[in-house]
Amino acid sequence: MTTFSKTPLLDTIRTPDDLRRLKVEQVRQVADELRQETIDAVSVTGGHFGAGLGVVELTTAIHYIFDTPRDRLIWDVGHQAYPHKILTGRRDRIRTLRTGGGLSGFTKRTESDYDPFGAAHSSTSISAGLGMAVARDLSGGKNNVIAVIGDGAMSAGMAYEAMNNAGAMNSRLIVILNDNDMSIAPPVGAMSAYLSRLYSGKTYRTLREAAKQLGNHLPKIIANRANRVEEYSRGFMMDGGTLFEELGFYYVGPIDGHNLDHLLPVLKNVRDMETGPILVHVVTQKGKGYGPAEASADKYHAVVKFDVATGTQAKSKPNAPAYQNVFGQSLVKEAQKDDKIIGITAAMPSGTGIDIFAKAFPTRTFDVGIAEQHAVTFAAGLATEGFKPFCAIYSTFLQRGYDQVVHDVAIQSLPVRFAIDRAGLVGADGATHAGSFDNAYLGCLPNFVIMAASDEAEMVHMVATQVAINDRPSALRYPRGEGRGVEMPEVGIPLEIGKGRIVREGSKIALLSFGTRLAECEKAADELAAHGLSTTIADARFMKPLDTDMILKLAREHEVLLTIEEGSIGGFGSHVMQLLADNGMLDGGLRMRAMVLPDVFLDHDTPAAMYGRAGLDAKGIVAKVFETLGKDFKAETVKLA
Ligand SMILES: Cc1ncc(C[n+]2csc(CCOP(=O)(O)OP(=O)(O)O)c2C)c(N)n1
Ligand SMILES: CC(=O)[C@@H](O)[C@H](O)COP(=O)(O)O
Ligand SMILES: [Mg+2]
Repeated sequence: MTTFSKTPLLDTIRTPDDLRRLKVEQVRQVADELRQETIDAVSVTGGHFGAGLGVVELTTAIHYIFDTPRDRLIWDVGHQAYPHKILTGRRDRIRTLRTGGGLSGFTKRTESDYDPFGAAHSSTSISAGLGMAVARDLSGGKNNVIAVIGDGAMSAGMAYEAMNNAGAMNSRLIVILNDNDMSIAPPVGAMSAYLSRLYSGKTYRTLREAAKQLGNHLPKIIANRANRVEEYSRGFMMDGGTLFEELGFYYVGPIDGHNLDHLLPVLKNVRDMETGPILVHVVTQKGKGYGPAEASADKYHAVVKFDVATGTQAKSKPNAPAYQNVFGQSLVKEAQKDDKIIGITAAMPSGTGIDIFAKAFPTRTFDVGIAEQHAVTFAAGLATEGFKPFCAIYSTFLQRGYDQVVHDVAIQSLPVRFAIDRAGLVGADGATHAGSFDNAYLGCLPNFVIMAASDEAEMVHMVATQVAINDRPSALRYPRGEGRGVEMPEVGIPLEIGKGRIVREGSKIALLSFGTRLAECEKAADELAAHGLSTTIADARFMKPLDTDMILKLAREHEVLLTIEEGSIGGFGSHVMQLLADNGMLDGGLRMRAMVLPDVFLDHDTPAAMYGRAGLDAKGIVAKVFETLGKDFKAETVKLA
């Protein structure tokens, strides 16, 4: 913990108003103290780390120069907003970050007036900012709108959709491109190479040059597009011109995003410009100011609690392999036998386990950047040529490529294999990252085969099953985190499509699980037995096609049938209910209930706490059985932990 010779200033700052009362010479000290506070806080809470360190100066400078929250400040993704939260009245709660009831790990409208837009999925800031700028113009407002977007987030199509619109509308919007030459992993794509050329070719603009750039723009108020075209034709815009200028933005930079002597005057000039959209290109270092994070920006993108002095993270010793690693290892084994297998990720190589596949098969691995829509249709193109693409995208991020799933994959029944990690509740990342909807949004699509692994051994067989499905798309869902510690098979054996399995024979109650809630069903069945209730447990394995014989048999032979899944309404339980209703099984004595996530967005907590709140743990299953039987459920009679 760095100590400061001068009187600490951060303690005197509750909101940016307090910051703006300081002299400009004091801003550097505030930034230094802010960096230390960020390091200390995250060492206690864990969470996203490198990105926030990289924008300490930028955060301080923006809040010093602009009149936030009247001036709207939007952080793209929002994972870098911890320093922003410290400066905007949340320092007292910063050590509750990402814990139940504590601060969100991203910006959140309900958390603060200084968070005008919620984030977490990337590349939304320019669109939201343009919306706010146009609303301001329509209302006769005068405030500024600033969107801070990273170089990684600039690899997503949505950012170009927004810039394309903003450039044509000539609306006053300030985009700050925070270019640290990192995504989670090193950045990929032509845009990343272009940005590197921009700042390596020109080196940093000196302050004088940046001021000259601004000066070139200041006297000109380009009233409309026609004038702008004329100005272009007179070579008015920057020498050579950048992509951003071609899109109608004034481009300023690249400038050193850690040098307050440059940041402050440039932002002040930009603030006072009465022109169309401006892009300020700042170059920063992810992890700036903390050695271990500077040295290994990808490993310190997100951290668990760590020792500040050494940077050593308190990694818990897992008692089972992580699902993402089981996926990567299984895919490697399958690819050793099949040279048509391809691995695709959208900027999440380590999170999806595709990094494991990349080490073994670098020429068959593609990281397309933060571009899920492209990833899906890229995979579809590969599939048309006989390849076997495994498109590994988190459930929540696959939402961004949904039309591509429907239009380019399902309708054409192309054999794209979707490896859907982070299915179900993910915990600290909260509602924006919960994989709640893929059962519903995929289950309604014809042609799909849809599986859920109940444990890591099942997952190995399901990867092998996907390899073998060559005439239609398939999806395999599995949760964030570790497996159950079950015995692992040497090789994956393809499962019979549409066949589930009975895990435990019983009589009165049937628990039909889809996915990893199976473990909770087993605990619940033990508890129910203690209350004299005999329970059958079945693992559906497939949501599409359903194992109709098994399910209809369960319905015929049991008084109560519960389905359990880690997903919203409209998923597995709905499909089972449809089957039972269509077969007249709901017309008589069977008491059927579908246990799903509640119809609310659940705030962050530990996954266990969230599933407990959702009633999808063993206790919740027992309670549901009692309720369905019309028995009084006395929680105190339940011995479950
Ligand atoms: C649509 C979407 N896909 C993937 C992610 C996962 N993700 C979170 S941050 C990040 C990298 C962002 O890079 P950049 O914008 O450069 O920000 P930096 O971390 O470098 O500050 C990614 C891929 C996401 N948040 N949203
Ligand atoms: C900010 C972001 O979207 C990613 O960093 C995400 O938080 C990663 O999630 P996992 O930690 O589950 O890989
Ligand atoms: Mg970056």
